[in-house]
Amino acid sequence: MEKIILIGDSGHAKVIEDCIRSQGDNVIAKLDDRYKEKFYEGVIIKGPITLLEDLLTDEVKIVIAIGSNTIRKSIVERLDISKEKYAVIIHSQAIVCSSVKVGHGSVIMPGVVVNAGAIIGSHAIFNSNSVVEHDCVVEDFTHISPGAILTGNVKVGQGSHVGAGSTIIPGVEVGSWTIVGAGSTVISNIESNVTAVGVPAKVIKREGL
Ligand SMILES: CC(=O)SCCNC(=O)CCNC(=O)[C@H](O)C(C)(C)COP(=O)(O)OP(=O)(O)OC[C@H]1O[C@@H](n2cnc3c(N)ncnc32)[C@H](O)[C@@H]1OP(=O)(O)O
Repeated sequence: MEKIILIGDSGHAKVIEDCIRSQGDNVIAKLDDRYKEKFYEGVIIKGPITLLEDLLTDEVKIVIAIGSNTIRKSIVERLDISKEKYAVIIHSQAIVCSSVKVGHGSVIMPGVVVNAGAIIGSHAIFNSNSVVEHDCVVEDFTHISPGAILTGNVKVGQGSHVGAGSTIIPGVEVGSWTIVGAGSTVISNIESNVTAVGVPAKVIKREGL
């Protein structure tokens, strides 16, 4: 049984805690800078992120349980901890093909399917019931929202957010730090640092995440 510290204590952290329990592991602390001092909620330690210095023993691992891709990245940079200290979380009711590589710190939620040959980066979120088909590449700090479908050979670049219920057709590439709006259908490549929405998806903003 692994002991895990979550950085972040929001709704997203609650879902990750449930994924961790489903793996038979335990959350021992939830650290968040909105807390000014250490306290206990049941057996779970809560407090500011600086508590990590005392809590990070050899047998403990961490997950950044924060939905914002940019904030997740900035916390990983701020903590500057070796990548092996980040746990990989896969809900017991997710289906992840045995050939799939999942990067450290990534979280795969209930109902997700990740198919053969997919490559999953670090600190990525695969939200409930999303589908990542064969040979997709999903880079670090991405968020594939609930019900989104990446069909075969899709690439999603670092930091991009694919909105709930959207679909990306085979072979299409989404750049880095781009947002695909909820319910969109992406039928051609989308550049980096933009927001694209609609069916078919069109760029509506150029600053991205
Ligand atoms: C467990 C969880 O909850 S995980 C969270 C998952 N979250 C999501 O899936 C949210 C995805 N976010 C969205 O879809 C958002 O609407 C965004 C990011 C695409 C756009 O948000 P904003 O930048 O605030 O854009 P804004 O709301 O100002 O809309 C700009 C225009 O785009 C349109 N638009 C916004 N989102 C969409 C969309 N998903 N599909 C179609 N059109 C859209 C708006 O109607 C508006 O059009 P108008 O200029 O003609 O009035």
